[in-house]
Amino acid sequence: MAATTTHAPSLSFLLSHPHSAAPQLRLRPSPHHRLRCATDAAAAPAAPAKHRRAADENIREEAARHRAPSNDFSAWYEPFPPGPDGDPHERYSLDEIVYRSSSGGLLDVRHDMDALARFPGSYWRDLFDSRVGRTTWPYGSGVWSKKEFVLPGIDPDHIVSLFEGNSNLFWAERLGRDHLGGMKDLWVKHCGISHTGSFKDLGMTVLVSQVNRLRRAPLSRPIAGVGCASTGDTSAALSAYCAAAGIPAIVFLPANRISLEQLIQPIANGATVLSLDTDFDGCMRLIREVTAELPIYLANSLNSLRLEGQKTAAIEILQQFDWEVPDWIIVPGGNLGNIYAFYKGFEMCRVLGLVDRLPRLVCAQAANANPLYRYYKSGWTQFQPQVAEPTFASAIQIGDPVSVDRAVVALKATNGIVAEATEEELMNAMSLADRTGMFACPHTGVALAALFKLREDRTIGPNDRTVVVSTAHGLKFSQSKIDYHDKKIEDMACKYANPPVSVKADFGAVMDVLKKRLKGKL
Ligand SMILES: Cc1ncc(COP(=O)(O)O)c(C=O)c1O
Ligand SMILES: N[C@@H](CCOP(=O)(O)O)C(=O)O
Repeated sequence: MAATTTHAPSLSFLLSHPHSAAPQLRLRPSPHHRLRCATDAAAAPAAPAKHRRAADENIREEAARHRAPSNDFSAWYEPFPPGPDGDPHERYSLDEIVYRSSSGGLLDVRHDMDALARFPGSYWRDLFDSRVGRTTWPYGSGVWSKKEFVLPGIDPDHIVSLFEGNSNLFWAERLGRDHLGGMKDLWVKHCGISHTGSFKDLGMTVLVSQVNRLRRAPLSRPIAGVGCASTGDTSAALSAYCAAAGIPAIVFLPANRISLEQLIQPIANGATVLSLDTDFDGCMRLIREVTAELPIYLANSLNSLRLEGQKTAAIEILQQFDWEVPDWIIVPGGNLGNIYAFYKGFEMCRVLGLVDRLPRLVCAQAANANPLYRYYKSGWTQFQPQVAEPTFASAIQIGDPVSVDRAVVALKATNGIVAEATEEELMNAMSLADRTGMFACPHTGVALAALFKLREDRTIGPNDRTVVVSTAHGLKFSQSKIDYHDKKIEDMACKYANPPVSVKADFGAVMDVLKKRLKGKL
């Protein structure tokens, strides 16, 4: 693939955007420009118009009928991290199939921040707020409600969306109050309460939409299918979105290392499922080789398109807090794309004046798969990939994370922290959260265990507004909970186990058990 080399001094990386220091100096858009954008946005920032669709029209057709002239916003790939200012930039259209820079490094999707900055932060806040909870195609999706910040150039008709995003921000009142030293402002962003049960839906809608665009006229690229290596969640999301679009999906899974619930998802969605006798890192190496050889598009987060969708979870959190910035965001990390996606979402909002600061990020890893934690502890001097050990947080059993460099940028820019959790700590944290009304997955347990530690050493204060990112639905990991509550885990006390009580079906026997259980409360 030939690289397009351009000089793009005004298209600098969003970190160094010229407007970032002085949002008050931004130009207000002309009324004409505003009208064009609001129309393209399908819903005006003020009161969205109420109307009925014609009976023979679906929402996609309705969106096509309302299509506005194309806007000025654009995005492309550039190497990550960007070179020093003034250096010639390598740059690729999003319509090219390219995952690595010419030097073999990562790529990143860059937006024309100058074009976006022609509108004040208040414009974007109002526009995004006006789209929440509606069924307008495609803006009813939590991802596509931020289309201008995600894939501005894609035709809505090419979008493959299952109305993902808009996930619950849960106030963890009892967990914070009773178990975390009276925390008042503890929240859990339930990214796992979603179509396929994990945050991967947010990125996959973007990636599969772009593939759909590439495959259809006029581009008509001969892409035979979309493939990924997975610890279970990426493959589930890929399979669902491909099935919705009628595109073949191919998934490489490490045999016996993912949950049954995760395994059945791509099978049910009709994907080609290869169960391989290796770990995730081995599957990742293979899918990269295969996608270099066959016309199969790579869907892992090495492909930076995914992160454009995932970053909307950060924007959504800001939106849910009425555009007030929380103090802390805690994210479990594996392949490390998501921690960068969160940073990117927050940073884009800061640079464009939607908010005025960044939260501090915490990346939480399982002690059995902790290459980033070790790197952090070395003062960022030495990154050492490892062979990750099995962990109940099986989706983050990753020893050679593809996005380690992205994670370092995110953490350094936010005065971030990396924490780790042992198996016992993560299972206890998950189970205690469950006792307060959640049904967390073990990965969320890793993030919660990090929170416990950071509260204990007072890094996080009782009044700090803190958001723990729940990355998957607990129902996808029921076996780990069964083992915990059965107290079947070797060398683990399973402190919060709550096994069922077997009782004879007899009134007296039942009463005896209840009296014992409710002693002092009856
Ligand atoms: C449930 C779950 N949580 C957390 C992660 C970590 O995300 P990332 O790989 O982007 O660090 C993954 C995947 O790796 C996951 O599937
Ligand atoms: N947890 C992931 C691991 C790989 O994910 P990716 O986001 O880097 O593609 C999974 O579910 O497969």
